[in-house]
Amino acid sequence: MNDLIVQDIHMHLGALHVLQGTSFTASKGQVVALLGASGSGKTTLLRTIAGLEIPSKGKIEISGSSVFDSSKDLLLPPEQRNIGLVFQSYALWPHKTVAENVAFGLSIRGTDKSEIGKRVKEMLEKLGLDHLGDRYPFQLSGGQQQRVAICRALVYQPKVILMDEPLSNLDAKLREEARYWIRKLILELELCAVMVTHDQDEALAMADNVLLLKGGSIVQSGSPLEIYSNPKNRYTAEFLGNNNTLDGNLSIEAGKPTVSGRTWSISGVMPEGVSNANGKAASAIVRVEKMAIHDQPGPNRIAVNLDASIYLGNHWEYRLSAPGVTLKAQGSVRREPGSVWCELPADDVWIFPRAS
Ligand SMILES: Nc1ncnc2c1ncn2[C@@H]1O[C@H](COP(=O)(O)OP(=O)(O)OP(=O)(O)O)[C@@H](O)[C@H]1O
Repeated sequence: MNDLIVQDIHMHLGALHVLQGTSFTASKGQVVALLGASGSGKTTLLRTIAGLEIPSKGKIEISGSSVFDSSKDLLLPPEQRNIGLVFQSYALWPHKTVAENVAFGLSIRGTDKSEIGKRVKEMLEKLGLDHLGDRYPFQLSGGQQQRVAICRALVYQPKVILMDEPLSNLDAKLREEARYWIRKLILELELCAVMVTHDQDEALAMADNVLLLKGGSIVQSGSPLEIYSNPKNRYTAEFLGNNNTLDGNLSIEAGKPTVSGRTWSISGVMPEGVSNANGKAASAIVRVEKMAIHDQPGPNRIAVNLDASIYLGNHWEYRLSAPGVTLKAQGSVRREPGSVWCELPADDVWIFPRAS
């Protein structure tokens, strides 16, 4: 069963059509990441699921119950939606202790005092916070505050947890750890989680399903591997990863698409559903890590000048150029400047019509 069904959600803010018919489903033990550039509608979509924004059209079902249905004028408030919410700022009450922060939502729902004590203790223990119950938020590190915010969202035992940029206030090291333990916790508790992020590494590391949004629409969704390795459109190809783009003109011979510039020709694949005609402007896009540097010419190689090798700690980045072309590649050794050939493996080169 799907714990969350979001169907054809439209949202207008003034003249702006912020969500343009967004649909997806999620089930327990699954993390869905809403990924996209600033202003793509991620937070608005999350807030409509939480009941903090009212869509103009669509349906939302949480744990088998309808919480919003524009065709029936049905709209349940956030507290009746059986969801846990984690905000970017954590939004902890500064004048309440950790235990009181976690207990607050249960007490306003009229839960029995002894039951509150039991649930708060259990939750704090689960997240390794039991020794901090009497502290105030200002006496906690950022990572501890984040755990308290998650504890507070989970203490109601919701089936669905919604998180808005939950890691953005942590430093890089803590963020990496948090990606791992939050995902583990979600799977252990068999929750269904929806998370907003603009950080693609975070989305790829944490999610089972990534929804890439652009202008209030989902441009592609899929597993991290699928969306990274098999983009179906130019936007997805360019949004994810670190890429080289070569602009030229398309020729298709024996079904093999090739993009050519003044001094180079590169064959690749046109993703399913993409079409472009012979002679039209096209771009070849390839992930930087797929490029290889050679000392001789060969198939799908371009003669370039290696202008510089830049040391980046765990690898070297090579800056390459040819007339009208600049490229990047990576390797494990420093290379001297000079003439080289860079190979763009044909299976890893995606060909799309050139952006106008
Ligand atoms: N209260 C509002 N009134 C008018 N427009 C709004 C309002 N809130 C958001 N918007 C607009 O809606 C669009 C989507 O905003 P939203 O915050 O959902 O994007 P986002 O993808 O979460 O961006 P970010 O990553 O910057 O938080 C943006 O164009 C934004 O300017």
